[in-house]
Amino acid sequence: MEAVKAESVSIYYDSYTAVENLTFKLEEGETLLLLGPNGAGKTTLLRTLAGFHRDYKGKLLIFGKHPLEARDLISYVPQSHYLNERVPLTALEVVAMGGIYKRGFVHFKIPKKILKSAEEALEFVGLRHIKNKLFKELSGGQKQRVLLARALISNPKLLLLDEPLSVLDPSARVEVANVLGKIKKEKDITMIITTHDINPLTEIGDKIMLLNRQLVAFGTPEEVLRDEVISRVYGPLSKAVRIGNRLYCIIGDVHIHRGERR
Ligand SMILES: Nc1ncnc2c1ncn2[C@@H]1O[C@H](COP(=O)(O)OP(=O)(O)OP(=O)(O)O)[C@@H](O)[C@H]1O
Repeated sequence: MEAVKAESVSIYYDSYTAVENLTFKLEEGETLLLLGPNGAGKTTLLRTLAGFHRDYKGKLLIFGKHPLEARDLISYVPQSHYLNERVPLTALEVVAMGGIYKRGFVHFKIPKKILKSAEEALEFVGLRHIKNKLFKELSGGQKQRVLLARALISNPKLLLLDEPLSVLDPSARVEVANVLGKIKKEKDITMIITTHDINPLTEIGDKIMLLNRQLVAFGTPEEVLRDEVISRVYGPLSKAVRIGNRLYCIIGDVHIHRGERR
């Protein structure tokens, strides 16, 4: 079954067109890596799929349903999680919140059943041992894994992840990428992951979309990670490199401005 179907979708902020005339399909169980420069419309697309942003034209279906009707099937992990870290929640409570809010009401006492599911979700991301630690005291990689556990507790069919690797150091990136790989392998979840750094994730990407307000390329890593495709967005210094049986992307978007000559 098609998990996501977009036909001629344009997304707006008032008169500004953030994404223009986008058409693509994603099959159930596939993982899509969504790549594009700053302002390309990645977050906008994710929020529209999640049903949070509604100003769009065209046809958008999530498992055959309008995004608003599909909300129970979707978990969305925003880029900067909007968790108020001044509230002293433990890792377990943060994960449990994912089970509570989905049901549309807030408990003061978390039901035992939800706490048990939260523990299982923490176990899945390898963090059961820190369940009673305060969320704000965790490392960046641990926080991101807790947020993944929170997104998993409601058993979504579509997981939308906005920059899950950003602001992490290289070892934490690998840590989080490994958990994403485990989700891909062990759970039947369709995923869309936006990222600036595609390299830790190329192994789990079935499809890659290169977006720059319009669709630049969509296909398998073999089809998209080619010099002539990525250089359309990232310039002539961009390269696709194969190491072993994996493709990596070197993005040549670093410009060193030398001082003017006198
Ligand atoms: N709430 C908003 N109101 C008006 N314009 C917006 C709003 N949010 C985003 N935009 C604009 O829409 C365009 C796409 O933004 P978006 O955040 O989707 O890009 P992105 O690819 O996720 O960028 P980044 O990689 O920097 O996160 C940008 O030009 C941005 O300024």
